Amino acid sequence: EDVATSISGIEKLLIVEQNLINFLEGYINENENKLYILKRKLDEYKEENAIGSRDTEKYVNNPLSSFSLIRRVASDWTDIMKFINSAPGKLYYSQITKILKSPEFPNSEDIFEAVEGFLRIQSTYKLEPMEVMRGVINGVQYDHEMNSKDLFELGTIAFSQGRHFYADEWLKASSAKYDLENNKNYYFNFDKETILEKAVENKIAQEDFFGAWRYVNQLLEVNPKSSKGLESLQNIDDTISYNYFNNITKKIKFFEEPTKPYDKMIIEMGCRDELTSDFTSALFCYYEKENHPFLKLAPIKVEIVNSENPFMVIFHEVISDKEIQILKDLSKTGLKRALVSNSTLNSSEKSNTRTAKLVWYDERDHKIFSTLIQRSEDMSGLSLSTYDRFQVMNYGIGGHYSVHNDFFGIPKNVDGFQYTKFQNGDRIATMLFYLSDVEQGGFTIFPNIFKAVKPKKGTCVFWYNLQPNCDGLIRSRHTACPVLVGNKWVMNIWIRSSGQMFKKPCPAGYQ
Ligand SMILES: O=C(O)CCC(=O)C(=O)O
Ligand SMILES: [Fe+2]
Repeated sequence: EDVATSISGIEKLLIVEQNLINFLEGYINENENKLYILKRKLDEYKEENAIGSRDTEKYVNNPLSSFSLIRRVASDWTDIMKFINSAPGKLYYSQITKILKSPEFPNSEDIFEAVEGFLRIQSTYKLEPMEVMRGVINGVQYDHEMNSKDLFELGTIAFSQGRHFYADEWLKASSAKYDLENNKNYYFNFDKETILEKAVENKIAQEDFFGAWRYVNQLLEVNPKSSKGLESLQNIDDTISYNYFNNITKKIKFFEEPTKPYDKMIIEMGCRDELTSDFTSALFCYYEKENHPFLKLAPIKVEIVNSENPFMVIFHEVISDKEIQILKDLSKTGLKRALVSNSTLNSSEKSNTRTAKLVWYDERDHKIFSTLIQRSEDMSGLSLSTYDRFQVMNYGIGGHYSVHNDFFGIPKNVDGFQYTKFQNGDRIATMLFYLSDVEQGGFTIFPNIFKAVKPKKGTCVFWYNLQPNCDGLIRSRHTACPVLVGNKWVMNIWIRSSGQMFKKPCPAGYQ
């Protein structure tokens, strides 16, 4: 069930693992008991046999001991064999099997998604695998380190995706970590040779034969008979000399991180907090008291982020910790993998451009939502008579949402009126509530206006998605940066244009 795409899902895995541990322990206890009984029988037989062997004549002449000998050999051993063949811990075995087959058990797709998330944070935040290996994330030391198998898995999946540059970094880190572990961990079918073989394969795929050569030498140092090593050595020798003789050695590529398009660079700079000092120093704040009489008593702290095109503000302390807790508790059971609409197929589908889990609510689900509607109207000055339902969302490892616009871009018919299927109009404005702080990462970036917003529990970002004539405002495009460390929760309210008839009517140009 897509465990990796939300922290809430990953939390549940700890419980799953606890059950597995308990069952394995039960299995081991029963099997230990079997060996314990066999050991006792063994000692008993050894002792009796030793007595008999010491004075054979005396032993066999005595009817008591000779009878015992006959009985022991004739009947006990059938029982012993039966006992050896028994399979203790069967119940535990079947319980473990049941968990492995249950839907909440992660599968290879989940590992894949977790790796994807990891590679995303590596690329966005320029993580150094050699540092991550020691538990350092973006310069901050954490008390958990990755083991060589974790690092190997990252390298292997990056390799299978053709992302050789990243694969090499993880495999290098895996190899270094393996040496540091000094056989502390027990791995099934995994050792230094496994890592180096993959590293060779990756370098060859990258056509970096000199790099491959270096790994092959390490591989042959670990195991001089490695068939993979010897075979690759031959291939590399042939290729390098072929290239040499054909004078194309200089064409061998230099292996750098792939370059990124400008838009992506801006976004990633924003994610790393490299935009804020340059672009948001001009912001200023005021107290909103105009929109509703209530606000005259409890003014809202407003920070202007962008004065127009799109108009964008941050409302501070507009949802309390208590309210946030209600929303999170409500959501724990309902979270489902977020989908992205595919306009060509006219459907929604799972996509790695949006890795999170979400759930929708309206006023009927809990009384808190009526309160929030009233408050949102007071804050925005817009009517929530038309809005999409409340969308509560939780991100997972590397969870992100690629750059997008929130509006639909409703096509107009010949009269200039909107299609009836968009009765409520388009998404004129977004209210994005942060329901958590995020320890590292998870900013919301607006690349066209060079703005980066850092999540802060209790605040709400408000912006327009439409131009005054209700056409989409492309400049409002934005992205949710991958979460680096932490548990990011947000809530979206999309206000629709139809309800603004008396508040903010679309001007004449629209009709
Ligand atoms: O989580 C964020 O920072 C932005 C989310 C977003 O843009 C969306 O859900 O449409
Ligand atoms: Fe959005």
